Amino acid sequence: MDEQPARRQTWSVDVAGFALDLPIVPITPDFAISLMMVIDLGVRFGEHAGRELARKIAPLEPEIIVGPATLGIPVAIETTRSLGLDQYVVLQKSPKLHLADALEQKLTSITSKGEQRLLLDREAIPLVAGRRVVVVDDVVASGGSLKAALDLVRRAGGNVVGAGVILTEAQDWRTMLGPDAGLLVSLAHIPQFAPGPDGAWEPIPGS
Ligand SMILES: Nc1ncnc2[nH]cnc12
Repeated sequence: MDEQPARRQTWSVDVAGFALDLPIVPITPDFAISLMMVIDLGVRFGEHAGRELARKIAPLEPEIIVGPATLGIPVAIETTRSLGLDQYVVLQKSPKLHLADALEQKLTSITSKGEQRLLLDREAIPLVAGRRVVVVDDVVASGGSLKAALDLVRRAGGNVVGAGVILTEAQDWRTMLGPDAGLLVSLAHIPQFAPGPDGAWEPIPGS
């Protein structure tokens, strides 16, 4: 019984004035991320993040906010509320009964296994078609989810004027988004992690 349990490591990040200590969670033995579960951080954080994102995107004069399920939903709600808008559009991941005929976009994600897709309810198309759209999400890492969301909104005739996330994570999203990376605003950045010489997680340089 002389083995110590591995000490739980955290990463501190200042999200536009709101301090978070995120748990560092291994994905493989050599790779970890600091996990931000926005739905576990309380309504004050959600409200803060929505207000700060709204402040950054307001100059783009968005007419509608779009958020991919699952964790983009609270971000879309709070950003919409803070902008003084009412309606927002959710891009679903699983085919709800009423979405049998939805517009569909395939994607791959690092935090969820297998091939996924985003779905836009055809009933929601008039909310984005010909309108100034900002897509929001909790975190952009690979960029797969955000890219699929941007593509889907454009296929529905939306004019994507911006994208906003609470956190950018590492740099892979830059390649995935290409020129659309220039549309992105964020409140803070987190690196990714690899084991250091003593076995503790250390930020991967340049990430
Ligand atoms: N660090 C992170 N926290 C929450 N969701 C994520 N998706 C990708 N990276 C993430």
